[in-house]
Amino acid sequence: MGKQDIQWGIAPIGWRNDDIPEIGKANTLSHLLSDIVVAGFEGTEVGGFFPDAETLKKEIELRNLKIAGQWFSSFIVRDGIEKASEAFHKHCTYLKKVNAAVAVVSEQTYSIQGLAQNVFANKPTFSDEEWKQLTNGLHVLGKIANSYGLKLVYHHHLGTVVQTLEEVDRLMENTNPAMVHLLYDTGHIYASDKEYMPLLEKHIDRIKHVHFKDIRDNVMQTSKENGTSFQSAFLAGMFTVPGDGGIDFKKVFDKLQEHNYCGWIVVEAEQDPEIAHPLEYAIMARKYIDENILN
Ligand SMILES: O=C1C[C@@H](O)[C@H](O)[C@@H](O)C1=O
Ligand SMILES: [Co+2]
Repeated sequence: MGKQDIQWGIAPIGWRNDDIPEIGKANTLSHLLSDIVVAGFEGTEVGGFFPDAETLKKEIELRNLKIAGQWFSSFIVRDGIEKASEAFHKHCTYLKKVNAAVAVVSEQTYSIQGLAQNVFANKPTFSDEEWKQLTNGLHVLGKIANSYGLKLVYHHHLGTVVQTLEEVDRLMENTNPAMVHLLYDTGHIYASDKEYMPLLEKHIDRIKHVHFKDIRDNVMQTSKENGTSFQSAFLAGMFTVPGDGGIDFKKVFDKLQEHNYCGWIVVEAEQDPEIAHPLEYAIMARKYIDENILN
């Protein structure tokens, strides 16, 4: 398989942030989708502010864009798999209507990503019993995703119970590859473990969706020293688009290519749109991809 088997998208998060809906709320869906076309991307992921499936389908078809997937916060341990499954059926129904490829899942029980807590020092953990609940529950959600023609891709994330490579190892060891796949987010694993290649190399067989998120090392260092929350860290500019930070995306891409990765690579860099102009950064990302990764 070649570079043509990869679709390049950019997430809405640079324009409007689901974790802090106030941020960028003046940016409409039309504005976002037209910017994505101008920047030269093929698609995006569903944002929390997106409309019903029929309206979205019309807007993306008018612009010849595609939908890669959407984030789903699961609370399997807090609420039980029955409640999580009910919500996930709704999620997958919507994604099927817009012809998405993946359902992004992140277990949010005990998560501190949305709290004013030091995200680098206070990450939550699960007991052995809770790990069992999580992995059993993900098999149920994975079967649901499969029944809609979607892949469940698990998002390791700062401030959650699956953040570090060690925790991703445990998740992968205890889940069935036919039901639970992995989303590889370069920025999250780099901010967590100070390295991003081991996770890619170790679990590349399970990786079916990719977020290209760069890190400004100086801001990450300051955020760690100050013990800031996840939201304060990204508002301070810890995340940025590929080519603007410290991650070697050519090395990442070459590994994916070597392994015949086939699927979406979505640029995703939550920043304050008042500080980091979303279209300017989208164009910067596209230019970096074309000139440094694809040529
Ligand atoms: O994929 C993601 C979705 C966002 O809501 C999340 O907070 C962000 O960090 C991310 O990587
Ligand atoms: Co991500």
